[in-house]
Amino acid sequence: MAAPHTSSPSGLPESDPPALAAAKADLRRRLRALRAAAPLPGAGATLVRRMADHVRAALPPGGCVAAVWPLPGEVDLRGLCAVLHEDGYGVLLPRTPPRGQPLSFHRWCPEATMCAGRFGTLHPDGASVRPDLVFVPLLGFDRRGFRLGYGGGYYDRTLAELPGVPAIGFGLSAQEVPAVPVGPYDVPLPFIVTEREVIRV
Ligand SMILES: Nc1nc2c(c(=O)[nH]1)N(C=O)[C@@H](CNc1ccc(C(=O)N[C@@H](CCC(=O)O)C(=O)O)cc1)CN2
Ligand SMILES: Nc1ncnc2c1ncn2[C@@H]1O[C@H](COP(=O)(O)OP(=O)(O)OP(=O)(O)O)[C@@H](O)[C@H]1O
Repeated sequence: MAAPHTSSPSGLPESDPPALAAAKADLRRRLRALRAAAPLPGAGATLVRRMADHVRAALPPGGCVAAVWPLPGEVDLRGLCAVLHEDGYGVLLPRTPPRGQPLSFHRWCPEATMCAGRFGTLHPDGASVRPDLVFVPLLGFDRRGFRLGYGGGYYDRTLAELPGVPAIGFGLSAQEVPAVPVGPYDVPLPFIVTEREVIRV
């Protein structure tokens, strides 16, 4: 892990200050426990339908949409990947690099061979493709558009390299909190889709 006070070329510290990192870790633990305790029947399928509607309204077929292959406990987006592929969209999934680097996105199709990656992730083989729209997984979120993930800082780094590409958070409404603790690299998302609503920030 980088020393807390090491500086990056931008002048910002390379990692969150210890108190902020601890607050995020504590909230992550609570949100994981909450997610495991209260699965909402049908909520995942409703969320996936809303996400597909969002893509159809935002992007013509042929555009490339970055989704994620599910990790245990998460909403399963495999149905979304299949439906978008059938509609003629390019479906991309992230490959997880070593910590500190941005994600790369690779084209998926139903016949794709999935390769095992870091932290139990699976990704398709092949060249990296720039997405036209990125769905961002949320462990927690608030109404200001701030999010909490698994703590790799992967999406913050990835979105920083994709200026102008629409980023849409997705999660279940039960994952909403009053205020996610934020640091200098946390950029709010303009849209968050849940099974209940689309939050426009
Ligand atoms: N489905 C899915 N794919 C994704 C993400 C995600 O949130 N969901 N990612 C979003 O960035 C990236 C993978 N990021 C990850 C970063 C850290 C851990 C991780 O640390 N997992 C272990 C250890 C946690 C710990 O530190 O205690 C774990 O979950 O037990 C997992 C994934 C790319 N792919
Ligand atoms: N663009 C960036 N450049 C340098 N460091 C960053 C950047 N984005 C995030 N970080 C650092 O990475 C660490 C993890 O970030 P954070 O806790 O926000 O992860 P997360 O958003 O929960 O994870 P993920 O994006 O992988 O789902 C923090 O110390 C944060 O300061």
